[in-house]
Amino acid sequence: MLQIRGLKKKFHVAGKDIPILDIPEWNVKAGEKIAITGPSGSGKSTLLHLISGIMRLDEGEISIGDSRLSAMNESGRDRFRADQIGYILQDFHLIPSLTAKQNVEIAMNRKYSSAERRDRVDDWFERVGLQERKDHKPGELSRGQQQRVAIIRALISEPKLILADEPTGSLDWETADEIAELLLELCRSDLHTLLVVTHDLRMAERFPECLHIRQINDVHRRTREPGGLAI
Ligand SMILES: Nc1ncnc2c1ncn2[C@@H]1O[C@H](COP(=O)(O)OP(=O)(O)OP(=O)(O)O)[C@@H](O)[C@H]1O
Repeated sequence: MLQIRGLKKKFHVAGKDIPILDIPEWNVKAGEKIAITGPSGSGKSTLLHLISGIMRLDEGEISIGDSRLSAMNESGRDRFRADQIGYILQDFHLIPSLTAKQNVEIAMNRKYSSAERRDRVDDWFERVGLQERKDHKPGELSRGQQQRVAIIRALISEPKLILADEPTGSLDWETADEIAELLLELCRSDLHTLLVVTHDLRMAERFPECLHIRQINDVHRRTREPGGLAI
């Protein structure tokens, strides 16, 4: 589902090139759930930005399904992301003037008829336990509820690839546990491939696989063994 070959990314800061990522090869099969961990500044968010096409790589190739993201221009990558990728961020990025339902509706794929849209929205708010909160604005919701809305927004059009950047980073640990469980439950089908950047080792431990970025040329995939991921 996701193939990365010879990926290199550097940033140009104060007249100097600073290499951030160097990943010779990384393959993710359809349906895999992988936590991406590593120290602050190791390039975890940059990797998600590259996979989502928000950022362009310097060298190498990224393919998602049959599409070569690295060969697309910016507007092609934007369209691809809107159609094929669900993106969940730490700070929800909900529009404050819209209700929870409207925040979801504006992000929905246009392939759905208006009746399908209504049914899907109702169904998803019920699945995440927010049926009574659909008409509330983000400011009237708790942070955990706002993240549930952001999760619906990312998943409602059924993207095959779901990326989440610190989805529990701004939540208390109890709410973080609930959100981690919800996300894995909603994505449990083999149709969903889920990559989650997290500092939260409790969250990482829930995943069968982990990509640990220790530093630019020290990137390893780990499989969970009895006793944890041994990060
Ligand atoms: N647009 C940019 N311009 C210059 N440097 C950048 C830019 N974006 C990120 N960086 C630098 O690239 C490095 C990797 O950043 P990134 O946000 O990917 O790390 P991270 O592993 O996600 O960190 P954290 O866990 O703290 O969120 C950092 O040193 C950061 O300062």
